[in-house]
Amino acid sequence: QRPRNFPPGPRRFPLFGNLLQLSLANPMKDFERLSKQYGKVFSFFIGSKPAVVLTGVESIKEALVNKAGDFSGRPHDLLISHVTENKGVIMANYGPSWKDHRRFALMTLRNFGLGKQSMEQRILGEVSHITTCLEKSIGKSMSPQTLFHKASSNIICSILLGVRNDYEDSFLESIISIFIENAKMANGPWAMIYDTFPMLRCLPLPFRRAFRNAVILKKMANNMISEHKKTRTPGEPRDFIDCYLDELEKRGDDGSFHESQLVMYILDLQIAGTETTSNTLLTAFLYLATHPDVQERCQQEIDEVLQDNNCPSFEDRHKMPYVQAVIHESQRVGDIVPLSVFHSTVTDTELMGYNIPKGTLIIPNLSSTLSQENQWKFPHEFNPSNFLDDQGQFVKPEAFMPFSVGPRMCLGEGLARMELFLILVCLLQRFKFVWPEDAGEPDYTPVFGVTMSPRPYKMCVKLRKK
Ligand code: HEM
Repeated sequence: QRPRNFPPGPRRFPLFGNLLQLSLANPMKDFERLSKQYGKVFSFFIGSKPAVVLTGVESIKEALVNKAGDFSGRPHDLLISHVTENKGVIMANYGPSWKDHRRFALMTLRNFGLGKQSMEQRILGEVSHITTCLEKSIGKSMSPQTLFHKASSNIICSILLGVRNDYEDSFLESIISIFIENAKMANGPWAMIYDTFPMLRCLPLPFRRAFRNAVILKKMANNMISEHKKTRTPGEPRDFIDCYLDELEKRGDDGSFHESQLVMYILDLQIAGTETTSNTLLTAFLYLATHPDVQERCQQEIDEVLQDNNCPSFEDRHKMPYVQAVIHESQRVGDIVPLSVFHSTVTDTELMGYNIPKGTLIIPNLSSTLSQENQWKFPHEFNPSNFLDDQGQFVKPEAFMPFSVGPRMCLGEGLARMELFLILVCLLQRFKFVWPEDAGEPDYTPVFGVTMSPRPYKMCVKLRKK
């Protein structure tokens, strides 16, 4: 039985809930079908657990912004909550410890915006490595996938841990493959099975890999923390870990800051900051290589603003409305985090006339807003005009919410924006990217996961300028 006045949805079957009515590999089409049948706010069951899916701008804003206090919790009984132990920040309960940690991260990331080791400098430093790597591929076709993953990982690592790894480093490769595996597993078929059948959880099924991966990552983070403790000078932080250790000393043992929190915090930021940005870049370059007119217009704007081949700064974005539109359009069609991170209700509440009890799993379908028909000029095609007004100025429609909305919205939006802009501008300034003649028709359908990724592809690299 659904609770009284609960959002409608398909009939629930014993034991399985609605599991057999959904595609476990990619439920997005099913969610679209169910929202057409039952409305913008509908429910389904994962085993005996009710879940509510929010579709479209109106219901997502109503829950995550207007009723943020009720809808900003995180679920406790899912694979991802168990793997992260609800520590760190992404899966942390909506309470004082989460608030303290979130504020600390935002402040620390903002402080890195200043000084000579600023975020901008760190990103531009990494761009020079990407450029060197691409120069080796001039005249050839190459797969940008691992390159962008490694670059994004290095940027976040340099902020968190003060280190970067060579692109040839096998350690970097293995860490990234763990991130990818856990991100794909977190809302894939095995996670659904784990979440639906608690009695299967102790069996040696593939979802155990997510826990084994977490152990490897935690060991790595612990080693980094020990290393920092040996080499740090209190009060003179070099990176995020040093900042946290300073804060820990200042607060003592009685606060919410703790070394075990730091371990998961490092992993949270690394995982959240790697695949998201790199998959957005992959989407952008897939469309740029297959839309030469769009690429040329970006290059024209970049050349006009950065005369004499100067290095861009993040401030230059205000003078590049078309490039901004292309980046945002890539985020829109890339739909990188389609179902956000799941929320849960922290109290009995009400949404659009329905009752929703405390502890209900809430799935904000961000994907639905990014192609919502009454919100976009061209909802179903790649077209930068979606972000340009009649005067060619950059505008951001309300339905653009790839970072989600409300108090739990992405904490790394500022960093991601800076990375996307600086990397894209520097690469388009120097190189031309061409879809290889023998590559056939491009396949734009992404691979589903917590983060969506474009299918692996190759592009030809040509030099524009010395
Ligand atoms: C294009 C890149 C990115 C996209 C599309 C993206 C998207 C998202 C989304 C949809 C959420 C869930 C928000 C919610 O629960 O309502 C989220 C949360 C989060 N993101 Fe990002 N993200 C990106 C880059 C980053 C980066 C670079 C970092 C690292 C600094 C980061 C750190 C986080 C954290 C820590 C959270 C959890 C926030 C909380 O629970 O309070 N993200 N992100």
